[in-house]
Amino acid sequence: MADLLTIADLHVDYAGRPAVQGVSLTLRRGEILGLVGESGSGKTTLCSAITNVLPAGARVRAAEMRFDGRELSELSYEEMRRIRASRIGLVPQRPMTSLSPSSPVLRQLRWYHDGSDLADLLGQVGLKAVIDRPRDYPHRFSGGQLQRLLVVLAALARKPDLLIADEPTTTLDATVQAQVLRLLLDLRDRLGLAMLYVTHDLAVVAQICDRIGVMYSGRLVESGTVDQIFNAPRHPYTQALLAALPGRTRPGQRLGTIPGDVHRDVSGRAAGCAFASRCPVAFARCHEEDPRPIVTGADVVRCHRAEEKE
Ligand SMILES: Nc1ncnc2c1ncn2[C@@H]1O[C@H](COP(=O)(O)OP(=O)(O)OP(=O)(O)O)[C@@H](O)[C@H]1O
Repeated sequence: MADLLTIADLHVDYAGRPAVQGVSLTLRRGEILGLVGESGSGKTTLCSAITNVLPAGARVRAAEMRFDGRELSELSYEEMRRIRASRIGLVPQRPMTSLSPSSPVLRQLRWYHDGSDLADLLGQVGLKAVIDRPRDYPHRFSGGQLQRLLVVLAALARKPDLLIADEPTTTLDATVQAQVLRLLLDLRDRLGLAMLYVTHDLAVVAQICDRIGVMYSGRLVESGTVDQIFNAPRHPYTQALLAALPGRTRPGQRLGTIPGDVHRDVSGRAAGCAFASRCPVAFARCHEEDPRPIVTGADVVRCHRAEEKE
């Protein structure tokens, strides 16, 4: 599989306060990368930096941000807008913020996709009701139907190469969540889409992702295949997260909580490993020096202990 997205040493600050620090990752065509990490670890900021939709006041710098062979930082605003509109699809978290309440769902859908295959597509994902009820407004459909509709829209309206889904199933019950996940996998298989899937839910990650990236305090502290991360995690934070899961992954299983507070590196100075104060195996160097990323193939780990074992 060819690389679709390559990010090297990405930093994002909000008014001088670091939110993403030195993240490097690669996403291949057709691959689903799950991004996990506790609240505030920088997952949404990373996705927003890729699509260039950061709020005013955010500052981005990166050694490389390459999408399908083109360096994103070299594109004009208009070129970036075109890529975002046509090649990168975003699945929003809440359907009601994305659909107009004052227009029938079918009409809105036809704004984006008016092909003769529409009825067929909707039928395939259990949304024939949208065709059968052409005059029904969004409030007449269930949250699950609307969420599936938005996934279809994001993926089909413009046939993107990359789909970014930021917690698209958080508000859904388990049955609808399973439908949305099946739909995403089906779209990946049919269209060869790559996906960046942000979630707190490790069961989802185990179900649909090929690889996992674990974020902690703005850093990508570890990435690897699902099998590597679940069965041989190298970073003590990943190990702690998995150890804190009672009975491992059940549907709806959120990330485990681990003792201590997230280290806040507000100054942006290298002040040791961000996880050192909570880490059960930290040693002197961990409090003094931020570990550098150790890259193996497409994967990375940022930990002095892991470095010692290399
Ligand atoms: N618009 C903003 N202005 C200033 N700081 C922000 C802004 N958005 C996010 N941050 C800060 O950046 C850091 C990373 O936040 P981000 O939302 O990317 O994390 P996250 O992992 O996506 O969290 P969650 O899982 O809760 O969505 C946090 O410290 C957050 O407070």
